Amino acid sequence: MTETVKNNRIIIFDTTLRDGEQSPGASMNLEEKLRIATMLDQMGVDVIEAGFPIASNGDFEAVSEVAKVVKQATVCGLARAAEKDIDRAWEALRHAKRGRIHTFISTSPLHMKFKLQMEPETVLDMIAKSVSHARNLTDDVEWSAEDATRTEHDFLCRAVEVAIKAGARTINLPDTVGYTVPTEYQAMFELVLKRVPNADKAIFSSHCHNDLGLAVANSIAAVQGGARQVECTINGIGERAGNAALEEIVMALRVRGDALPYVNNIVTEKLTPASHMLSTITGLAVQANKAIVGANAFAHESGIHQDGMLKNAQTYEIMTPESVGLRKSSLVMGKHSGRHAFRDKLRDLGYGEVGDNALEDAFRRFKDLADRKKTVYDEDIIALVDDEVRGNDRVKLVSLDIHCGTKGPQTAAIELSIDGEIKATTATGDGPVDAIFNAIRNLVEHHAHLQLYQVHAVTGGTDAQAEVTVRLEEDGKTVSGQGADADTLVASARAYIHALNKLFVKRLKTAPQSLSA
Ligand SMILES: CC(=O)SCCNC(=O)CCNC(=O)[C@H](O)C(C)(C)COP(=O)(O)OP(=O)(O)OC[C@H]1O[C@@H](n2cnc3c(N)ncnc32)[C@H](O)[C@@H]1OP(=O)(O)O
Ligand SMILES: CC(C)C(=O)C(=O)O
Repeated sequence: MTETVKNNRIIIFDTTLRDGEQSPGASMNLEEKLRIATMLDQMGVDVIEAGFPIASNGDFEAVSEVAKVVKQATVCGLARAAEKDIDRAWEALRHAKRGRIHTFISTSPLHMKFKLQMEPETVLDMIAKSVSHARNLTDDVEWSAEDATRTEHDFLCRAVEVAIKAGARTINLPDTVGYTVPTEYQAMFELVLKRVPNADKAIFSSHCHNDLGLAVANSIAAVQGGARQVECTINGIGERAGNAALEEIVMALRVRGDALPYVNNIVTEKLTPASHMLSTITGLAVQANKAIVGANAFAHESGIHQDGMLKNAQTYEIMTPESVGLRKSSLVMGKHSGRHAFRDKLRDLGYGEVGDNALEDAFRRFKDLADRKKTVYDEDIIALVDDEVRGNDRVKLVSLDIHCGTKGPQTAAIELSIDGEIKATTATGDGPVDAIFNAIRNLVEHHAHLQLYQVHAVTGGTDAQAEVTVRLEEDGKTVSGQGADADTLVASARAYIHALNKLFVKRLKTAPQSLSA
């Protein structure tokens, strides 16, 4: 570490409202920007880059209004190396408690030649003029060498020297196109900090894009190379593949404080609410497996992991969900789950201690369901367990095979266990449900009338479980049964059988009898 780095405090510079807003589709209106700015301020961000005031009247107004509402953070406005940009930025920042002008110009040969169409000496001259002009307005001036990572080192050092001499207090060396790699970026900071006279008069800053998925790793490497400001955005939104994600940098520094001994001011418990607020406002969804704030970041599906989590959460979590503002981890019930998690889920759902046999049967059916259904919701498990733990049913469904469709006849081949004996039959009907009920009637003697047949989807989606209700009436006795399954026809059979079992309980109270037809 060079001598120019005096402490280990990292300034968190958030550019969600400026570079983040440059994401296609991320435009925010004034009221939305104010909500984000207030949230960033409360979260402990040190600098909020609120916009590019010369870009439009709307951007100017947004920076100006953000400057009025922000209480703690420095509010920053971006400007090209042009007096009119800088004046406009400063005008927008007039009401800020602390305002910063951020001016930039490209320093790479490619950008200077083709984009700016300027000689390097002209660029150096523009750096001196723009930074001096900004310094005449405020002490807090940041200068950025756009495309620093593709800039020749000698020229970069000369440009940084000119910017510091002109009064820049913060020197930002962006990886504008997400091109660098961690070791190279770290070395670049070390070199510039070592070679540039008066480098210790400025705070060095990183600004990384994610074109190669390295933005966070590069930002951390910059810190290791001596940067003490990190520019980033919530959810990593930003131009093209985005910027370095604030929540990832902050949590890496917090969780790995042993390897990365740096501190910052962020209230990490606000990270998840901030992420949700931003994605709701912009409509840019956060990918489920995104670190820290993705829907799956604290979700565990596989049985071995769930078992470990139930025994000690540290087995599979390196930070607590509470530390990032999430209420708790979730054990997602799916085809990879095991019995420990299933039993725990049943307790959570209020079933208390389910007997081993009932648990085993319900678990087997849950696994079958999970094989067929993308997501198994709590409601699915409730429907399934209610179906299973009903007690000592005399009639049980063993198998069901249906033939249906346009060609007919609709036929049901069914196998039932009746008082422990397996019986099978085939029946036709007006539609598959009628065929099933006729088949059941063939095997189980009863003369109940069907009063109600009702189906509803337990959850959304075409793979949702169906919950069927059947009401039967026999000799003035009315019973209703429920059945649940991802297959509506199986659910229908279960519901009918459930109602019959209830009917037999009622019948038995008057005259015990055999059930088989
Ligand atoms: C890496 C970054 O993220 S930089 C920030 C990028 N963000 C944005 O561009 C969003 C806001 N931008 C805008 O609204 C517009 O581009 C404006 C208002 C800034 C400029 O609009 P226009 O005047 O129509 O120019 P346009 O955008 O077409 O071209 C940019 C001009 O600025 C010049 N320029 C680019 N960067 C700089 C700079 N840092 N300093 C000085 N001039 C610059 C270009 O060379 C070009 O000049 P030219 O017109 O002489 O060829
Ligand atoms: C203006 C600078 C900081 C920038 O956004 C970049 O280089 O990506």
